[in-house]
Amino acid sequence: MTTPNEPLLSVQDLQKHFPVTKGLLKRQVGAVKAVDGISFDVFKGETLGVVGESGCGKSTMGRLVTRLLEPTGGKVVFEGQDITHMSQGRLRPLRRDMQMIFQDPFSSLNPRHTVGAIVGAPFRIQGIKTEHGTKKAVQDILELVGLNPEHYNRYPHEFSGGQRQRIGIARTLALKPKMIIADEPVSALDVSIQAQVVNLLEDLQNELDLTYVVIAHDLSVVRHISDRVAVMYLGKLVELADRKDLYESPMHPYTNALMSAVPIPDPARRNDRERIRLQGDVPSPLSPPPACRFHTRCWKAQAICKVEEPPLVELAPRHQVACHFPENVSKESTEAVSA
Ligand SMILES: Nc1ncnc2c1ncn2[C@@H]1O[C@H](COP(=O)(O)OP(=O)(O)OP(=O)(O)O)[C@@H](O)[C@H]1O
Repeated sequence: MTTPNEPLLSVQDLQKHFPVTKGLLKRQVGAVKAVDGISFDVFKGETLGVVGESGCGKSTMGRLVTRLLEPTGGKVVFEGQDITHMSQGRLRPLRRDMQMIFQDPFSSLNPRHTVGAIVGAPFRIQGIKTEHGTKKAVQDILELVGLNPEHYNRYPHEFSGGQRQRIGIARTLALKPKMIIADEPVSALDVSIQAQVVNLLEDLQNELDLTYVVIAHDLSVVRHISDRVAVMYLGKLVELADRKDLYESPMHPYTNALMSAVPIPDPARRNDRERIRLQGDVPSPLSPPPACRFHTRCWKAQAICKVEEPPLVELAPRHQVACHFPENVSKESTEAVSA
């Protein structure tokens, strides 16, 4: 059990290096450093958004935290228990508490199973008996996520994309989890439906006291739903702050570039922000740049950025940044940081 100030989830120096092999003997010739030493905490009842360009390691991080992937290094602590190397048997009861929602609701639902069977599966797998029977329990959950309980016997193809994502969400709720890791939960949906599913996630959070980690490349979705936001670049965490601070006063040049591409809704303020266009592609995680991984694309990079990796440090209250020359901080504190 956690006390109020203890994190529900604590990720410490987490790493995942996928081996790259060659030839018949599968000799290892390298490794994709998908996640390369990231640390963060998630507190009860909050939503942590995780953003970054495609390939920066967001999904791998989600899969490591839920132990769908084995980490190469580091630690995952959930409710005070180190689950990094816990056996599958011991993990089983904990799996109820930490569930994952995936991007594509269709491919993650078995087309040959009815909605009742899909949403009720966790009860059977975990061997749980419900008070009024599984059918009633499943119908209650369907109602909770805004689906018609009468549709218990229907198949996934009979539902729209938004409804299918609701089925995916219903399935994760069956075991009353404490934490949900949602990997791009709305990116496969029509824009008109996205807001409904985001609102549903928010309603469920309030009703069921859930804690979320929401992984998304859409910065508007993350801005809407998150309390705090973590920014990843090439397997590293470069900035972590309260939502408002991150969107209004980003300190890492990479975050600043990401934010400059987010449309400002107020037409009067539309010209307030200059769009920063990053040069070049994201380097390969097979051979990431040394020291600061962003230096090859950073307009502020100086000699130190090529030889020394900047640590993630707290430069303002609840605002951590990994950069030798952070933006929006006074000159004095920059000098202090880079000294
Ligand atoms: N099983 C795997 N084997 C080898 N490399 C992998 C594997 N899974 C992911 N990767 C690589 O790890 C890196 C990070 O991938 P990941 O899917 O975590 O990124 P992402 O930020 O979630 O991207 P996207 O938004 O496109 O899903 C990528 O270079 C990817 O190709």
